[in-house]
Amino acid sequence: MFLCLLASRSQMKGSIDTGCSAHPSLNDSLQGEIQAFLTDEDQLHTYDDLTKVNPVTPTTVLKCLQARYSVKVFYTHAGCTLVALNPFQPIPDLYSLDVMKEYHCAPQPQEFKPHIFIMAEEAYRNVRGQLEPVNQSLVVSGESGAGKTWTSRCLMNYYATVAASSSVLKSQDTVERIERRVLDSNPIMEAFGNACTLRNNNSSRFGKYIQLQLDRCQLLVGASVQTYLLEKTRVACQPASERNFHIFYQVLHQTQKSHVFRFVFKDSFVETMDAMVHLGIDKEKQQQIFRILAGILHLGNVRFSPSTDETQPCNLDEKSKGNRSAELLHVSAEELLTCLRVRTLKAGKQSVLKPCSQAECSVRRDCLAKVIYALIFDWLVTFINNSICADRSTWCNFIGVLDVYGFECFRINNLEQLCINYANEKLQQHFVAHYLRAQQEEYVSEGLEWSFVKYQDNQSCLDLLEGSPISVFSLLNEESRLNRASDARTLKLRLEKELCGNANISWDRFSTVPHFTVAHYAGRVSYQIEGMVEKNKDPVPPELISLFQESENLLLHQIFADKEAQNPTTKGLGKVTVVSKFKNSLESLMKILHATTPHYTRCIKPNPDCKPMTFKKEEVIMQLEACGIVETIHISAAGFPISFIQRYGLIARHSNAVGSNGVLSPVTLLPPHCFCLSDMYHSLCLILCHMFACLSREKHKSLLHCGKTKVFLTQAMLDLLEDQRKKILSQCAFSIQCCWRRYLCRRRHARRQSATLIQAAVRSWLVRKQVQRWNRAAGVIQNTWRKWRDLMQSLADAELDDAEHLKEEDAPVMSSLVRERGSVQLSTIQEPVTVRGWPMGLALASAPSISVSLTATGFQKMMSVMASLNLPSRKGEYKVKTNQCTQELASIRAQPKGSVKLHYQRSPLLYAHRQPGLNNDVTGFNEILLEKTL
Ligand SMILES: Nc1ncnc2c1ncn2[C@@H]1O[C@H](COP(=O)(O)OP(=O)(O)OP(=O)(O)O)[C@@H](O)[C@H]1O
Repeated sequence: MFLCLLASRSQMKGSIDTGCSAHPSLNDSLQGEIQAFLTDEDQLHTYDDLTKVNPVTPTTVLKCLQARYSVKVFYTHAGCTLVALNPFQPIPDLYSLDVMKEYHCAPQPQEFKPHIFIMAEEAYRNVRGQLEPVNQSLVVSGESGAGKTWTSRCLMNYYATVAASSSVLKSQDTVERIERRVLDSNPIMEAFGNACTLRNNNSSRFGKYIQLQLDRCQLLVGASVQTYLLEKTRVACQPASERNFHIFYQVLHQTQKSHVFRFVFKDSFVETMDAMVHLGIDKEKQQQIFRILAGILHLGNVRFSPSTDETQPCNLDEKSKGNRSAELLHVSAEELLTCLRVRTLKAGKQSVLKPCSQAECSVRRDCLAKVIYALIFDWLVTFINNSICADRSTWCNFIGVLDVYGFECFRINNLEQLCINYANEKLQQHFVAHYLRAQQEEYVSEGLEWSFVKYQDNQSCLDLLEGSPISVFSLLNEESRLNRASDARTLKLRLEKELCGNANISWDRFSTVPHFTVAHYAGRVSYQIEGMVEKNKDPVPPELISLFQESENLLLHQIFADKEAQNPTTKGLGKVTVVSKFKNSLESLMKILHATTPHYTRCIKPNPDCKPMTFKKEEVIMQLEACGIVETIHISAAGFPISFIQRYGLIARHSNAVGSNGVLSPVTLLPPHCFCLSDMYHSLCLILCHMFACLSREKHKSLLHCGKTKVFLTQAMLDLLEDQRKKILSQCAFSIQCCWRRYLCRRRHARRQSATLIQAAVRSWLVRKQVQRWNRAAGVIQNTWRKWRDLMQSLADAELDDAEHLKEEDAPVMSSLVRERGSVQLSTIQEPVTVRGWPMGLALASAPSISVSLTATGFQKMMSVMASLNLPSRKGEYKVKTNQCTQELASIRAQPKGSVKLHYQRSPLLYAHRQPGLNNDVTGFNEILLEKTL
């Protein structure tokens, strides 16, 4: 179920009036309403949206716009479109950074004063806001001088500010920020593609579609530019009081040359140069470009005079001798002049040289100038694209800004105007198809009682221009593809014959000049046929292409080589003409527009003289009518296909939120029989209406209509629903925030508990490991100690049994045996021995019979004594002092004859129960305590 906005009653009435102006009584009442509306003049400027004007007529709309213009308000909504009036003077703070931020940060920018930034922001949010992001297009239209280029620049500035990506800034010195580079493409393209015309001092002589590429975070990461049909004829010839492309004047002003060039009659050269530097066009390339431009200017001064001998080429005009064009273009002067004056005809494998007439020479010269300039322009566009275009993998969406030349109608119009007006027809058709027709057809198919608003459908005009099989373009192309000299009269006859049945084309029977008049949506334009076919062929003499492929100017060499590669010489029906190329490029543009969500801005030129703050009603009304603003307002074309249930179903679901108003829950209101989907929708709509208790039943009916599958709402109803929806959404947001905070709190708590648990587990594991290690170590120590003690015991026993015998018979043998087994090293007086951990008694016993000296020292000695006495090692409780021990031992059981002093610091009685060893005579320390002397 979809939602559409319904035009208010008065607007519908207005539409009926426009459609039935013949009805006198209706007309009278409408006039009355118009008068009533206009009497309140002070209020007219307050209408921010022209859909609120009542009644909607060209007069009321015009008056409102005029009132707003007089109080310096230049933007006004007109349903889905934005009307932008050109102030023709800078307005302070209208486009400042603060204003941009204000619109960008506003929760509802639509509630702010109408501005081009609302359009920009809406498109920007649309990309973000969709479930499936949709590319956007901002179509800026209007006639020449209406402010399209200005508006496009504002849009680009806006995106370069709000979507600026600081991450792209890799190094400020080497890599210029992408936003800066995107903006710098403007001065270059304006210098090479804009010119001063009678209608606009800075008129774009080409169309452009700029694609601003956004990454996943909606940041500007690149851009690409597509250009359409540069008006290259301007290089060689400009209409009276108009100028050549700006760049020629910029270069001339800079070089301060006093030459007078025929092609041109002071400008921001520094800005262009800076932009070139920022985009990476180095000094060498710049020099090459400027030399070529100078070469084109000098080429324009080459003039020819007819030769007296027809078989000889034309002569050069006196003033043209010494012309520097060949030198500047880096080609041979002789060859250049030959190519300009002599045509090479191919007859099989033979080449025939044919001198050209004076007129043909001039055409060839102009043709060369045009082709060189057009190729330089194309090269620049490609260079800019290479410099600003992001890698395809880095961007996912784009916002396109379309700025095409406005509708043109001059005294003499030719192929350029035909193409430009054709492009405007195409854009108008896109608008008509997208809003005016689609919207109303939808109302009818939904079964609404809708009085169809008449709008100007330009399909028949487009059929005339581009239709198949017979149309202006098809006949023009046929004529251009025939291998014969073009004849304006022949083409005129063919057009008359083939298209006489079409109401959009006509001929002035009294005119002597071959022409045809087309009734465009914006007005009738008469086109001169003379020269049209030749322009459509756009021939470039192959001799000139070959010559410039040999140019020593590297840039010229490159662009002519590329041209050959792009344009293989196709003949006959396949031949590419200007019209066929333009038609193809427009078709691809239309495909892009159809695949994107469009946003229309209609620029209006308030006066033809570009005077500041001057509002000419006739001028404005023509433009309003031409672009169908009044019809757009009538249809109130803000038809946005959103799901009604999806958008407003939540109001019904969150009945509690509304229940506080004392209104019944929707569930109870829902009739039991509504099983059918459409019935259910119907009921739901009524429920929603009931929720707004302030509305009476009758009022519901006027505010809301239910179609077969769609709901149509008036603005008032929509506002109510939107308000309610906003309230509920903010309540939901609050609940979500609470839940989220609660969740965060719980998660933090759970994490802390888990961390404590893990810490405890790790600590206990570490302690267990440590204890196990200690246990193992204790076991090893115990085992070793036990083994050592047993060994000592067994040694002592063995020594006791054998000591006597050994002493008498083989003491030295025993001594060495003991030494071996017990690691005791004894020595005679002459050879002191060291005792390690050996019972002193045993040590003494194993000493030689003559005096023995224990030479163990310090700690070891003390330990030996303690071990032999079986004393426990208690630090600080006693001190063992072994002073001398020179005696003859008969047995270890014998009382030591030397002296062993134990100085107890605590009571020796503590150790009274201690036995120095088993089966020995020493019964306690008390005995040892007695200092014995020999
Ligand atoms: N919003 C604006 N504020 C101030 N001046 C403006 C504004 N819009 C346009 N202008 C002025 O109007 C002039 C013409 O505008 P602009 O060049 O944008 O017209 P255009 O529609 O692009 O014309 P063309 O189709 O010939 O290129 C600008 O040079 C500028 O001086």
